Amino acid sequence: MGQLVDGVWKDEWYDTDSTGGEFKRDTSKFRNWATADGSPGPTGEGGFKAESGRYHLYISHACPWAHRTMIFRTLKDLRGHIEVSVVHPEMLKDGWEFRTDFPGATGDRQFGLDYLRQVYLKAKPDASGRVTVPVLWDRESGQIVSNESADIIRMFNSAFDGVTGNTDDYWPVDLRDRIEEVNARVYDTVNNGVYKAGFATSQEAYDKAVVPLFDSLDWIEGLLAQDRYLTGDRLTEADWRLFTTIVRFDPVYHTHFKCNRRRIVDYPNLWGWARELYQRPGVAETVHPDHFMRHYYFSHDMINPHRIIPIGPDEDWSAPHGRG
Ligand SMILES: N[C@@H](CCC(=O)N[C@@H](CS)C(=O)NCC(=O)O)C(=O)O
Repeated sequence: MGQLVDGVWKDEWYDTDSTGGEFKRDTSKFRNWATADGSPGPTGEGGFKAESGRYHLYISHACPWAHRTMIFRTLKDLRGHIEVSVVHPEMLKDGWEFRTDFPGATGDRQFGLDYLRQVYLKAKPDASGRVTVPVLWDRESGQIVSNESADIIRMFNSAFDGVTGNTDDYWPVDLRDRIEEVNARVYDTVNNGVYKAGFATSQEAYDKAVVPLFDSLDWIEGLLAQDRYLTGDRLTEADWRLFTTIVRFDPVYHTHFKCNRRRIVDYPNLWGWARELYQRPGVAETVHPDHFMRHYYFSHDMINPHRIIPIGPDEDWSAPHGRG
């Protein structure tokens, strides 16, 4: 695992020495938007018109951020319009690789490259920073549109509606303020919170992450006792952004990242909500426990030096959810 520095790959783990053992996530560097007419989005350059077959998505089935984009690709009927390449679940000294010796790892379907970093370098030969998934690639201009999942799901939510005819809306105008409020807490303490707990290299940094994480799960359990979804009676992006962390929680984060005060199955409302989302059409096919078990337990040998992949909990995601 490493990063690019002025176009050169350096094999180095996250630097937590300079931050008292705390994991600090980098901000994403490519922030353009695909839009219905190609006009610029909220950030970056314009010129990325939503068109069938024009864009290619690089993802890992292990990664919760990339998983969001795969869910939106399914929900918004984009499967026939945006092709996907899936990296190998092991992320080792070369970062994400396009090896195909794992079921579901497709290789690079566009260029036949060996490493994801080569895709970044194609877009920007002097790129610096972490080489992360997801990446939305524009085949027409040969550029990376975006490597920020939060933006990509909003593009998928509406930009391609004219292409697909699917106008389902997971970011409705009247709920946006509430969605942002929920997202902010969920991102900091849950989505990123599990990483902050798991990658901490001091007791203080771990404590500082794990306590707010479980406070937030209690808060969410309360919200879901009142309402069917996080922001009321409509399913929104706030739910999907939380879901990809929750589906990895018991098998991975509870053990590997030491988030073990409770399991998701111990929260009746949260567990029912999670099963409902899992059982929505097409969603289960986006969930790949073999990839996430292999990725986390095998790649992070500083956390799990013998790389033993645990058996994982026996949980029935297809049981009736009772949320109707
Ligand atoms: N803010 C980014 C974060 C993406 C991210 O951190 N992806 C992880 C995989 S779960 C990654 O590719 N990490 C590689 C690295 O940090 O070197 C997003 O949401 O799109």
